[in-house]
Amino acid sequence: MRRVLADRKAQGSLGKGQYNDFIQLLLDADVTVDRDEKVDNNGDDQASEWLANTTETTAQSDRHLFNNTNKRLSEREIYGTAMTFFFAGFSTTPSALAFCAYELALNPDIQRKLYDEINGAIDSDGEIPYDALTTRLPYLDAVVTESIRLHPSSLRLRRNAGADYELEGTGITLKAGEDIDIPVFALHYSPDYWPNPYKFDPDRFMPDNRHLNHTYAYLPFGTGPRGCVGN
Ligand code: HEM
Repeated sequence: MRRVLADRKAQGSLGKGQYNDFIQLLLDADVTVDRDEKVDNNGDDQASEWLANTTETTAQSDRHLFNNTNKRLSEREIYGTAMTFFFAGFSTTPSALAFCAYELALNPDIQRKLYDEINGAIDSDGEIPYDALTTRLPYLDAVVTESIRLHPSSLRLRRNAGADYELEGTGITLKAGEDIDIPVFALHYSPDYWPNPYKFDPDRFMPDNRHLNHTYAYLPFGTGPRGCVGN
């Protein structure tokens, strides 16, 4: 990963190799000399030493560490972020694509419809422009979205209550420190939210139908501030 970043950085300084991807965004972020440049050879920086000794809660520590408005990404943070994204996307994305291919193999009519849509999005130069993914390929989006409903990579999500919290109208109070499991798989297959839930039916996610779906009955990427960055 360090070599990839160094190569990409070198390409950038030569004025070539500008990519439309996340590594480019990270590299384009200003690099400043900050606490990360003071890392000693054991890999202990000031922040991790401070974190190890603090008695603050996680939320307080986050505020303490990240409330610096002048904060920019150092090289070490770019490396850490790139590694996080690499591992977070490493098994999830290939498995989503494999299940999508599997569903298309089982549903040749849907496969044909998708094939026709993709062919129609090809420009005269034989390319599909990047922005066509969001503007010209609604069925592709629906196929992938529906496939991830049937095959979510995370079967459940977990949150930990930071404070007592009453769930309005339910008579249930979550106690501080309690774990809350959110059953993604069960929600995705619930007939309460999805008519004929076992059917692979991309039409559920076509623009005209999306409003019929319950927002929190579809959680393959989680939700909220800690939801998936790759969503
Ligand atoms: C189909 C592909 C993917 C699926 C199904 C998926 C799913 C998820 C899920 C379920 C979570 C937990 C969210 C929550 O607890 O609310 C998550 C977190 C995360 N994902 Fe993904 N992910 C995918 C691809 C990616 C990719 C490509 C990246 C990197 C660019 C990525 C980066 C992350 C990160 C950084 C987190 C942690 C967010 C946080 O804790 O603040 N994911 N992902």
